[in-house]
Amino acid sequence: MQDKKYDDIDAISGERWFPKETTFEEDMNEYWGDWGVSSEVETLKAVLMRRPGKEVESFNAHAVRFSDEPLNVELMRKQHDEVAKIYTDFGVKVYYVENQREDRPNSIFCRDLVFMTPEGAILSRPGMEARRGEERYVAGALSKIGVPILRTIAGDGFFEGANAMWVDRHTCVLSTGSRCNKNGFEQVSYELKRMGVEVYPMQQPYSNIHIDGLMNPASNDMVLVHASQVPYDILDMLKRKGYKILEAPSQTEVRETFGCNFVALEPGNIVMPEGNPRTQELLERNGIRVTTVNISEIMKGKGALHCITAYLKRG
Ligand SMILES: NC(=[NH2+])NCCC[C@H](N)C(=O)O
Repeated sequence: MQDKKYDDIDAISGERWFPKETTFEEDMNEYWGDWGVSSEVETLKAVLMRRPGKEVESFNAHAVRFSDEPLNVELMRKQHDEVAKIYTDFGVKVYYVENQREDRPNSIFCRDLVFMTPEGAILSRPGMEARRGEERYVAGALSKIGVPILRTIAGDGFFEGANAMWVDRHTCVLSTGSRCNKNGFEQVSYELKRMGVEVYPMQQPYSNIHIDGLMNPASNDMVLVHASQVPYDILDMLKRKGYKILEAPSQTEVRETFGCNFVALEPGNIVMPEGNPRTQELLERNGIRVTTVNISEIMKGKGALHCITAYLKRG
């Protein structure tokens, strides 16, 4: 017997606002902007650079790993502007890191500070003490223009952007050495694997800090390499993927005048540092279009075109 009366209340309804089941990559354009890189050669659309500022006016060359030849700062700026002009003339949007620490001359080498992926930037944590902290200002520049930072290398990991080289959307070479330790490698690998990228580990030789001084694709089927310094397994993988291996003919050009350290504007069309005649001849003979630019002062920082150019959008 039930004599107690209950008011009848409508049941609480279920959820009506369901999640948007898209990926970050699919959302990029709508919420962040037209950013993303998964190639070293597809048409270059946007880059981040640091025009040499106060930080190059006085420093201890040895401590920051610069050459000890006197540096012509004004000429360095002019050369940097010439590189930027080649990019803008080609239709590339050039963004700048406007602020930087005054004790960090290497901060002009932006590639080392950011590695761009299809989902945004991995912010580096430089290996060398005299570079640590540069990345903070790069983070500011990226967030200002709306480039998502999907990871900042943390813990005891370190990694620099030129320790990574895209082969294609699903393949990347990652190198360990003095600028990328095991933990840094694992942090970057985690992000790449999550995005469906297969990572090919490479060890830097004791004499080199980054990949771009040793190996650099000039098109989707041609890669320039310093053969004695790149492991067999990496080149075997590239060959299986259809790359022709062009062996840099001159050690002097590779090591002293950065013959490998070029930037592709689009597949088969590159800008390279002036003063590498043998390398240039080899590339041209193989159908690569080569524009050269004099970056004598930038090279005194032991880096070249690829190092000063952080890609933000390709393809
Ligand atoms: N991606 C590059 N190759 N960067 C060269 C950087 C050179 C710079 N002096 C350093 O030691 O860090």
